[in-house]
Amino acid sequence: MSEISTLTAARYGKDKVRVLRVVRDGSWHNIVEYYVTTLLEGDIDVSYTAADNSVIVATDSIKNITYYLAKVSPHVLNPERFALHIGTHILSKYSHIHKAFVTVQQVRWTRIPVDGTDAGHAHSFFRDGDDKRFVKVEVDATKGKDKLTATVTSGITDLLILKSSGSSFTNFIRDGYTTLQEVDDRIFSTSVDLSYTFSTISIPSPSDEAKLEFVIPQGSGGDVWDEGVSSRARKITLDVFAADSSASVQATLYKMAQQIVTEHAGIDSVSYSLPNKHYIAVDMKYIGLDNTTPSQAEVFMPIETPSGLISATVSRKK
Ligand SMILES: O=c1[nH]c(=O)c2[nH]c(=O)[nH]c2[nH]1
Repeated sequence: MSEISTLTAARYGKDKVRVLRVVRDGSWHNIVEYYVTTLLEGDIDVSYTAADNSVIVATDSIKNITYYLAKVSPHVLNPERFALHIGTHILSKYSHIHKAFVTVQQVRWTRIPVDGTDAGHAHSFFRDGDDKRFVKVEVDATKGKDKLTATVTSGITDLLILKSSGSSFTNFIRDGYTTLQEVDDRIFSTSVDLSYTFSTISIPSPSDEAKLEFVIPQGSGGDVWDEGVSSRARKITLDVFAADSSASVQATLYKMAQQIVTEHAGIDSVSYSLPNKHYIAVDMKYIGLDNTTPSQAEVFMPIETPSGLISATVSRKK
């Protein structure tokens, strides 16, 4: 059998390690809750082809490394830096592992507002949205353990939005397949998937035993991985969506992406994937009511499937 087939790709690791970390500053607490996925590539072929487990860092150990770094990493509150720390830690510890792919998905915990203060409660939080922040890093040691490079893609998923006016859709191709009416006012709803990619960075290998000394060079793009970028990208998405007189999902998407690239010098490209979640005005002629003339349409049927699916990437010109 080995003459006709060969192993051409192999990657393994632990998926969806859930962790909540509390960082205490006296009575003032910060929390993060993550789902962490860590997948590895390297000289691991024999584990598949020769049943040789001696090259396997057990996925259970990968889970334990995740919890260890959640406890000791100074980077734990920032998902980009935490993901990079996991990747660099594993690559510097295991000489036969050459690439680490780490995904950190962060669910929302926001401080409960307290009357009379701006900062909110010291240790009480609420879930103020189902959208998640995510980070995907690929740490690459194929050029040597002292020459690590990393690509970082961050973004938002599952941000559900709807506007009940300020959206039209006209002037599209009309032919024998067309049943859709042109409309100058309609509901526009979508669940935003947004990702943005930073310029590739190089990372000096950590030198201390616990691998905590982990420096991202200034000006490498790392300086833009603060809360600011993520919350600004979310705010731009919401603001453009609300304010735009939308000619189509495509046209609104483009404006959102352009604004993120324009505002953030460290971001190379921005991608959106936007399902067009359709709401159909219920025909109420059966009871003598007009609910289909656009200005009279008030009762709508949400349609789960099918939906349009509009995606695009907007990149900085080189
Ligand atoms: O904004 C839209 N873009 C489309 O491509 C499309 N197609 C469609 O049927 N409705 C819409 N709406």
